[in-house]
Amino acid sequence: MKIGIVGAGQVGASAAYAIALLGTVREIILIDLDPAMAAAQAEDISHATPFASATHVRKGGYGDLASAKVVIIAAGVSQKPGETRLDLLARNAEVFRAVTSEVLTHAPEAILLIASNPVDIMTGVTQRLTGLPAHRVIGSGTILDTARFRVLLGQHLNIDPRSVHAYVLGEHGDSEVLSWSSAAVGASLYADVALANGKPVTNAVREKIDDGVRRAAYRIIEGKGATYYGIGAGLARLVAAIGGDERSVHSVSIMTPDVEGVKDVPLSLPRVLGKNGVLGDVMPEISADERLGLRASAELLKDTLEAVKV
Ligand SMILES: NC(=O)C1=CN([C@@H]2O[C@H](COP(=O)(O)OP(=O)(O)OC[C@H]3O[C@@H](n4cnc5c(N)ncnc54)[C@H](O)[C@@H]3O)[C@@H](O)[C@H]2O)C=CC1
Ligand SMILES: CC(=O)C(=O)O
Repeated sequence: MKIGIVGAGQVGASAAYAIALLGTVREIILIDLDPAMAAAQAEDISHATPFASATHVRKGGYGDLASAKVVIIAAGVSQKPGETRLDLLARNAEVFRAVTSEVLTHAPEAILLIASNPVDIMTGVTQRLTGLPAHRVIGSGTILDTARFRVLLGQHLNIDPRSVHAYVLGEHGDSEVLSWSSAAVGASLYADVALANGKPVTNAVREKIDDGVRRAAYRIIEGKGATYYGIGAGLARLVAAIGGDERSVHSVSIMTPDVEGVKDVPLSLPRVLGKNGVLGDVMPEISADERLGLRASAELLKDTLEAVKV
């Protein structure tokens, strides 16, 4: 399988590195406005492959995307002084208009994986710009927040985070909803296992973990300027799920017809991923408070998307 990555900065390159190490694809094409950057990233990552896989990584142009099954878009535009978030969104939308048109000209069947922030809005904008069916325009959404939640829940009980089944729903951002009520370890409710192990989920535990998830990006960006390893690995996981037609469940963002009464909104719910993209949702039973939080998150995203002119 061939895939493309548009935007070979820290996120795009980390995704390429993780995908190359997993060895789930045959070829990765890196595209960037700065071709020297794309070439350097491809050369560097290709030197890791003899230790792990036969994946071929190279710099390319849009013409090289022919027959690509998945294209990740991680191209980023920075805010200029005095610019509002919505101004930035409008500029990003214009970048995405050009990028998606090029991608679909050369790889009309590709599934688009959006990573650029604000990822839910960029997912909605991409779907609007391309007119593709929602199941083929997939934002990384809360995969990273869900991973952060599982790491901290696992640490609290000293359990492998891969055996913790818990999801962050809604926005990839401040209004996200950590679903404590549906969190599980193996097939048991997390709260029950925690109580039985003498580590109950007290308000203090809940607040600490909530902060650890919700504020992670702010802390990491303050410490090192950007986050990229977590999302890089997450994008590699999504590519493997699509490429392998896995039908595995991931909290990704797509335009969703109805979420708690809010219509046509891009946000994350646990969804089944396979070779055609999103195949369906597996919405957990969540508490009344979590439902209210999800509705508020959906309303915020809906209002923001409606304000973007494309
Ligand atoms: N979804 C998630 O969970 C996460 C998303 N992000 C987002 O990913 C995006 C990228 O972040 P970084 O890689 O750290 O930024 P970066 O600045 O390192 O890389 C962005 C790259 O995009 C390229 N670019 C800009 N306009 C382009 C265009 N029209 N065509 C092709 N390439 C273009 C730039 O030349 C640059 O190399 C940001 O929006 C960031 O907020 C970052 C971390 C997590
Ligand atoms: C930057 C970002 O979106 C994150 O690390 O969650």
